[in-house]
Amino acid sequence: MELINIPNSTNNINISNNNFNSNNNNNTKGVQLTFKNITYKVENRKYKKQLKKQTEARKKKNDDYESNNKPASFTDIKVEKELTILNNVSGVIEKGELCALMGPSGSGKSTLLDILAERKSTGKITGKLLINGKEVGDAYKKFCSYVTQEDVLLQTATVFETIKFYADLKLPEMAEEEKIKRVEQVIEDVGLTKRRDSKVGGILPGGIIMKGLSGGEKRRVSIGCGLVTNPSLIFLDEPTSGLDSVTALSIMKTLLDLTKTKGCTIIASIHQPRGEIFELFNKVMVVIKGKMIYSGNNILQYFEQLGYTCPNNMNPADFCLDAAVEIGDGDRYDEICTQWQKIWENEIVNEITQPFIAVEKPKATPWSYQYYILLKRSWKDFLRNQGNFIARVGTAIVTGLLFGACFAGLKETEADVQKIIGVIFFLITGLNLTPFAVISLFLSQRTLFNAERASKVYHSFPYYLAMVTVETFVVLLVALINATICYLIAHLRWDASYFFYAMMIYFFVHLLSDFLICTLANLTGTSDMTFAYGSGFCVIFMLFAGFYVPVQELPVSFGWLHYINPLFYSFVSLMQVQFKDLPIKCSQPANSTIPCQFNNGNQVLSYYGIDEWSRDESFGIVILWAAFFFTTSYLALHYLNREKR
Ligand SMILES: Nc1ncnc2c1ncn2[C@@H]1O[C@H](COP(=O)(O)OP(=O)(O)OP(=O)(O)O)[C@@H](O)[C@H]1O
Repeated sequence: MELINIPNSTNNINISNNNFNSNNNNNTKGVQLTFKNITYKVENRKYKKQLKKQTEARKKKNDDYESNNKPASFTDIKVEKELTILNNVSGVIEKGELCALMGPSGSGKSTLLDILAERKSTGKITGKLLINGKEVGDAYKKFCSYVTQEDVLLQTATVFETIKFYADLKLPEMAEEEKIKRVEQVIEDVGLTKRRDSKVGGILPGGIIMKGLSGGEKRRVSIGCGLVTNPSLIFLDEPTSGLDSVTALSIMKTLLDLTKTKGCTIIASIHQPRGEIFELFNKVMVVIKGKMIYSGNNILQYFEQLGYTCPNNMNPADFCLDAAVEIGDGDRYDEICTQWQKIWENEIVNEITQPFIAVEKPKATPWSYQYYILLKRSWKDFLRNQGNFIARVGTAIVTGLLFGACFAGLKETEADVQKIIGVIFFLITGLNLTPFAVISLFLSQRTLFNAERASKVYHSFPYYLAMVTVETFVVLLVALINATICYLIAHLRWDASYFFYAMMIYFFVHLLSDFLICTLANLTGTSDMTFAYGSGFCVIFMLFAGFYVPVQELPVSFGWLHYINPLFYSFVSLMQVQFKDLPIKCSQPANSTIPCQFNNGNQVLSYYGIDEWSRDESFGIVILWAAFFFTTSYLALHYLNREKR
């Protein structure tokens, strides 16, 4: 087939509706993006399975041949260790262009967009990304901003706070006044001036619904977050998905305005836009099965030359998608891909329309500053979403009062020894179980964290520290309220040194349980599994804590479990605090012949087989367990359940 002469993509940008010529844009901010020979390969996880299937099919073919003397119907499938998701994809997008990335589902649009935005952390990527014709290394990030398909935003933050959060973390060196000005400007640019102080809203963790922004407004906030750094290149993954057609058109017009007024270069993957939206684009790129088959401003003409004519009155976007599907499924796919590759190599590849600009490597925001900003946000979020906090504190008060009522006015007598031990054990059990109330909170925070980490807004460690700081404060309050009420009414060992020591232990019991649940939530990523594993752990912890069965009576085969049980060490240290060297009044009448079971607290400790354990060492082990779960929780947050792309 003869080569089709494609109008030079940079010289003839002539859009019917808006008469916009990207090269006439006076703004100096935008850049030209060229991507050359981008190939993306991932490991084929089904390789072994596919290979086995192929071997079996081959064997069957041979067997059939030998037994029937005729070949079985068998097509040899190509099994490869690596899957090629994008294959030698190239293109150029001019300064100030609004470019649509189109293609059938699964063609590789999102993958290409992720690679162009340098967001891919898995697989092997080869090829070049050039800004105004030159590779700029790490400075590339300074040009880019990426807006995800889903709006993952903090529900309790206002529009201003959400965008300011990005400004704080991405522009650490900018003066506060200037930052505020920038944020206000962005809010105006995305058309949210009237909603500046409205909360984002949505379903809060735990199910409470907070009134807030509409779907379109949330999309505008997400775009605003991407605009705050004044990026030259903006990538949007399906910016109109999930929106009604009027809102979608209005969002796209806002984006077009950004190309005109700020000279931004915008690339948006788009599925099936309505006609008016399609006409807003200055350029269309079509990817089919991981290969580029067209890039330019006159796709209908190109398809016509290929033999696909758009019928009158048909939405051109629908037509393009239908044609793309047909090409992908048809026999001419390879020929059309090769043809486009030749056009690219012969006519487009070396066009550099913008002068080279030297850009410094972006400066990293210090972790201490990230922690400060994240703590500020977490604290505000906590204050605005107090449902969970009130429920936890309320439960602590009620259970404290009920424990107190059941065990009120205990005395240091032989008759009350069992009840005192009961109070201690049930307090630690209650504090061990309370963190189950936080599962949905942890999981919801995780979703936001994943999205923000993918945007490289902050490092996971300052984020984790900020989250843990707020959580530790709540844990401290809950533990102290619960245990203090109970101690007040039940009259456990009350001298200041014993009381505060006991409170510290209760605090750490609660803290380590909280970190355990956080670890499980971060490990599993689902509430059901966190609940299932968490309850399993808690039951085992209780059983082997030394209360129901004294440690010396535990079965030999499982008895060792108490050595790795944080609740056992908590129980031991609290029992030591309560009973060590405590005189106990005998409950038998003076003339009774029945001997007193306990004359002092040490005999109680001995009965439970924990008299040899030291209070401080046991408490030290409780602290170590808290530190252990603190670490596992962070490692699971950092390494597991990442965004899947
Ligand atoms: N890491 C990966 N491992 C295996 N397959 C992958 C990986 N990343 C992408 N793919 C596959 O590559 C193809 C392209 O995916 P991509 O999400 O880029 O398509 P898309 O054009 O954006 O699709 P859609 O319009 O449905 O979102 C899909 O078949 C997808 O399953």
